[in-house]
Amino acid sequence: MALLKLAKYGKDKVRVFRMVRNADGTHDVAEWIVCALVEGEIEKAWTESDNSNIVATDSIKNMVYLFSKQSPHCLSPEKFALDLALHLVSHYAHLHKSHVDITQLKWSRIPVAGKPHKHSFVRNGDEKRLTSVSVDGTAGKDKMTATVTSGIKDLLVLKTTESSFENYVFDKFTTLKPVDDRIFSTAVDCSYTIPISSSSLTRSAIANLGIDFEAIYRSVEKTTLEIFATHNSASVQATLYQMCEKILKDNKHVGEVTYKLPNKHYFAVDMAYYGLKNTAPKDAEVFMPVDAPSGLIIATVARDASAKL
Ligand SMILES: O=c1[nH]c(=O)c2[nH]c(=O)[nH]c2[nH]1
Repeated sequence: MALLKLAKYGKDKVRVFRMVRNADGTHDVAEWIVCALVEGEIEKAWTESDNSNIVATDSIKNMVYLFSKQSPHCLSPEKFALDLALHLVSHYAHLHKSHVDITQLKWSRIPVAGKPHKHSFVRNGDEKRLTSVSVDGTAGKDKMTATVTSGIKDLLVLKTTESSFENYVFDKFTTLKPVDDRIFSTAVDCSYTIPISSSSLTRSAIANLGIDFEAIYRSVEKTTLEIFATHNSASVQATLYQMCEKILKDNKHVGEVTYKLPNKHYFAVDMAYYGLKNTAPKDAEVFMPVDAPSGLIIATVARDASAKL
């Protein structure tokens, strides 16, 4: 006998661009890629070819655009995702869980004569702001709970010194030479959880959660960049941990932080064949960036509940 263990569906890659005309003549913009999925009493569509409980993915796509037009949270990925996710579970009696993921593309105001322009923007980086919201109404529509995980992806950084890698395991498999000075480059993938304590969340409560998601994102981005730039790194591992510690210290609403940092290697090109010195750290000026393989360093750091203040 077969058992349907998991069933969820929805619309992925819904592209939406929202502009807001402010009273002072400035415009705000947000460009998002949205994925909205639902779970619930939907099994018979899979097992019995019965679509009678299926809200069409086309309708879900329509909801994304309608919410973008009407939600008071149309510029906040976390609040918008909460709004849509709570709507999906509260509006349909037979849907009990929803998942809304948003990828926000980077549009920044163009500086003109040193001032950010009112309505002109530039895509100045691959960096994406992410949020992933899940709503669970399994215990009842009046007892909906939510989880929020946000983050940064594809933030490319590089430093040309104050990075080393020494004193690691030397055995018969080792060919790597220790270096006290090297290039360090990574594409930051960071995610952080923001626990929502309410055990009965409603759409109207979103405005009063008392969590400044925008400020948390800016703090995480700033810490990532500043620690990367200033930490005299003994390893990717050590720098990653410093970032997590500071994020948890500065943001009381963040429960835990995960970084996935590829170590994007830049190898000094050997020019000895031409009588040029380019391999010792002090001589290295020309490097070969290597796409693959890369190191990959991952950690999740949470608050230590047992730690004394
Ligand atoms: O920062 C680093 N961590 C490692 O674990 C590692 N391994 C390696 O070959 N180079 C590096 N660099």
